[in-house]
Amino acid sequence: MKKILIATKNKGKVDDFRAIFDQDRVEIISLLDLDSSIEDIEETGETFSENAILKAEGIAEQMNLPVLADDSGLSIDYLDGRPGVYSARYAGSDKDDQRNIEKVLSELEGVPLEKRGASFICALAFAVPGKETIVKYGKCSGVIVEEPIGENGFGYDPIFMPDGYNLTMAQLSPEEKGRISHRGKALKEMAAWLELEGKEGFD
Ligand SMILES: O=c1[nH]c(=O)c2ncn([C@@H]3O[C@H](COP(=O)(O)OP(=O)(O)OP(=O)(O)O)[C@@H](O)[C@H]3O)c2[nH]1
Ligand SMILES: [Mg+2]
Repeated sequence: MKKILIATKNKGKVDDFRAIFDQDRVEIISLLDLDSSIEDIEETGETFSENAILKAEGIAEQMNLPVLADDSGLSIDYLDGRPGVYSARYAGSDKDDQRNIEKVLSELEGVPLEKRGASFICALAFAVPGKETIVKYGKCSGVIVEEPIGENGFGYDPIFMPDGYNLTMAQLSPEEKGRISHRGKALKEMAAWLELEGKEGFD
């Protein structure tokens, strides 16, 4: 079985990736499965792609293995694109999903639905030691609802309703989220590129 290392410590992302890949063919491992001697990579970039490259190359170099890294976030129209690259730590350095949601909802209080447009964005970087890193993107557009609904997913999923749905992302099954999400789309692009280039792919 193929193994893919994802340079993340976010369990929600790992579960998303597991739902997207065929689990009989690909084993997903993440930094949560490795020992803690791996140095944390600081996300000092100003864009999703800069941070995704930093994480993928930083871990690929330390491990001497091909690595995928995802840098992602929520861009809200009414907030001029915030929280953006700061999505994980929007309400403080402890990366508390609940507090992040509360902060967004309070900033959007009284804002009507037609002005609550938002998109999840994902930059996915694939780094192979000694080779040029590849980056692919995915976007999923929708609206921010007024109250959190649903138990699945992570982050802002309970307040994000994707276009064409009457359910929040947290009410979708992991497989359905994988089909429409920013992460699922970026991964599909990456898989197609690797196939096209005849590279050793991951599915
Ligand atoms: O509701 C959500 N559904 C998603 O599908 C999703 N994807 C990203 N996000 C938000 O954006 C941050 C990423 O920041 P991020 O890329 O730096 O990752 P992270 O710091 O959580 O983990 P790591 O991968 O860096 O270890 C996350 O924490 C979330 O707040 C999402 N929220
Ligand atoms: Mg991060």
